Amino acid sequence: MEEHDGRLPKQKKVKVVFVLGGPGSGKGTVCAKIVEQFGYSHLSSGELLRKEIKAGSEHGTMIQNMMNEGKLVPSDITVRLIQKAMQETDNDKFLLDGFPRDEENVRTFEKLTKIEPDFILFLDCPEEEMTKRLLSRNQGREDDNIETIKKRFRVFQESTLPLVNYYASKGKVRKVDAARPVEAVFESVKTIFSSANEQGA
Ligand SMILES: Nc1ncnc2c1ncn2[C@@H]1O[C@H](COP(=O)(O)OP(=O)(O)OP(=O)(O)O)[C@@H](O)[C@H]1O
Ligand SMILES: Nc1ccn([C@@H]2O[C@H](COP(=O)(O)O)[C@@H](O)[C@H]2O)c(=O)n1
Ligand SMILES: [Mg+2]
Repeated sequence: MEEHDGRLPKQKKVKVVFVLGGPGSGKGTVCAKIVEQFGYSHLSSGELLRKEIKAGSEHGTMIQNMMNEGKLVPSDITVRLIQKAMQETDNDKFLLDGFPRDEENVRTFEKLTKIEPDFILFLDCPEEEMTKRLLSRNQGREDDNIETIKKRFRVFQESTLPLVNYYASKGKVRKVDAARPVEAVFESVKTIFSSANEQGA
């Protein structure tokens, strides 16, 4: 068994925060602000997968089909994209936005990177509010339609929330009420990251 030493293959010691929350809870919005204020690099797994589709890569069509159904892409593909992006980024602090989504994501990430997250930022938001946000997002995402949104909510409830509960039982979850205006959400997030900085996390 390999040692679990929190290093990528290039021997870079890194800090990772998983940013979780339902579809439309504001993960991308809040990550952009954390980047500005705390110097993390933001890697959205959904965004990395969408880039694969646009690039017409080997797995592009399969990824597109899974996304349009609100289903999860095989972990091996997602984790390798994240790992590559981390290795290409000259930073030692990463926000993994929308990752992990299920147990298989976690197992694959641990196996390939040997990294444990410092903590999990969890954006808690009711479905009604998330639906409203997604339907008015206007970013041209094919999965922002009501049928797919309902499927994405189901995957979140069945596969991602149990993970959040698991990490909570280990004292690793920092939960924020994400149903408030962006500025109020970010005030809470700032407190969490400032405290993590002080503790050297
Ligand atoms: N606190 C907030 N109050 C109101 N609107 C918000 C808030 N946070 C984000 N939004 C808006 O809601 C929409 C969804 O936000 P965002 O893209 O950040 O969510 P997400 O969690 O990354 O979604 P997904 O899981 O689909 O990628 C965007 O149009 C964004 O501007
Ligand atoms: N770990 C992940 C993350 C995302 N996906 C797929 O991408 C879709 C969009 O994700 P967003 O975070 O941008 O909302 C998601 O519905 C999945 O189809 C994934 O498979 N695995
Ligand atoms: Mg997003």
